[in-house]
Amino acid sequence: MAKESAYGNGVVAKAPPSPSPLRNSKFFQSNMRILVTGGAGFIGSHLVDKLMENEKNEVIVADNFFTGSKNNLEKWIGHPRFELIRHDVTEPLLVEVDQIYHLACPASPIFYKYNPVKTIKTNVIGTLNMLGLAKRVGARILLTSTSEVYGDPLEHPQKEEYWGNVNPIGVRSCYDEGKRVAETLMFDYHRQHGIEIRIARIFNTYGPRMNIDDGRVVSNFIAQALRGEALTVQSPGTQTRSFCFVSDMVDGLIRLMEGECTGPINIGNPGEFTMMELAETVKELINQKVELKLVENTPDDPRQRKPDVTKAKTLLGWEPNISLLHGLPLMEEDFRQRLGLPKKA
Ligand SMILES: NC(=O)c1ccc[n+]([C@@H]2O[C@H](COP(=O)([O-])OP(=O)(O)OC[C@H]3O[C@@H](n4cnc5c(N)ncnc54)[C@H](O)[C@@H]3O)[C@@H](O)[C@H]2O)c1
Ligand SMILES: O=c1ccn([C@@H]2O[C@H](COP(=O)(O)OP(=O)(O)O[C@H]3OC[C@@H](O)[C@H](O)[C@H]3O)[C@@H](O)[C@H]2O)c(=O)[nH]1
Repeated sequence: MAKESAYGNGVVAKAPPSPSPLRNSKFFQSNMRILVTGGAGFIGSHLVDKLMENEKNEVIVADNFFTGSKNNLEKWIGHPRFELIRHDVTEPLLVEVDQIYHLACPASPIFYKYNPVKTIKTNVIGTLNMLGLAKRVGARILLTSTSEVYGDPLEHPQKEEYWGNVNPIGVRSCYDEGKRVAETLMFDYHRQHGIEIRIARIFNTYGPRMNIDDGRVVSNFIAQALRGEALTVQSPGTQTRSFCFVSDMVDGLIRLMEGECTGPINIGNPGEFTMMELAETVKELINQKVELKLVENTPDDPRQRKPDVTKAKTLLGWEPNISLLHGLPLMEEDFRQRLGLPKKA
């Protein structure tokens, strides 16, 4: 039976496919078997921690460990409700699950540009494979899309209705166009096959467990300040980003999955900073002796970015709680530990 899409745009979508017998039996036990692709990465491993807190959840992580690590999931390895599979999402995966959080994709520009053809395959073929799986088993699937779908935005702050300003042939396209195709595939499977979809557009997220040499700005500045190196501000330094602490992000993703809103929906912290301001803040908090060094930027770097989170507030009852000034020291503590430095006095 056709039904109105939760997107509220008048689109008529097919009803979801019948749940598998497994899903029926799971329903009566109120249990959920949840697949997290990219679950060994930064956001994915925090999401797994939160999902595992609920004793009714079983969690399966599929990850190829390109930017993720088993260490991030150390405490769950061997747990009876947890499984870790080395798997590349560009290959089909046969598992029986009720929900799929599809995160697998390198997120730091340095890593997603390293092998751009692989990045676009991960976004396109990987998302097709996960949608195929969702269709086969009747699972609900959530895609972690990105604020990069807005490209170098000409509207500010960015609302979900904005279609973006993206260079289709630039060095960032493997990622931002890849995610745009992934969103298209999600909606086509929703309309054509009735798959239950959720799309989160994530804005810059930071927190403990980011790779120390990840290359993204917050981890770079914290590592540089702790090592007593100059903070590398890419020119002109007036470009802005809005930074969300990882626990707020995980809360938003779970609310989106559990709620009725298809999305796409922005999840991010609207607190906006120039990169120069971020560097000054990190210097002030961590090491006042370090210098700020202006270095060359990379092509197509978005000049401004700030989420409009009205939809997340009204449709998910979500808003971020942790400001940058509270989140940075939590990340500093984690980096000190991993770099073998003493705790802050
Ligand atoms: N952190 C952010 O600021 C941010 C912003 C917007 C969107 N996102 C999205 O959120 C998701 C997670 O980002 P993150 O910051 O945790 O990144 P991350 O690089 O730490 O994690 C990505 C994970 O995906 C895995 N992976 C990559 N390619 C894979 C493949 N082909 N098959 C299986 N696993 C694969 C990696 O090994 C890693 O564990 C990504 O989809 C990213 O695009 C993140
Ligand atoms: O050492 C650095 C690194 C980066 N930067 C600047 O900091 C800003 C943010 O850069 P990052 O590499 O952290 O991240 P970006 O905002 O470019 O991309 C990010 O946004 C959306 C997500 O989907 C991606 O996962 C994420 O990497 C850029 O303007 C960049 O030029 C510096 O000034 N110094």
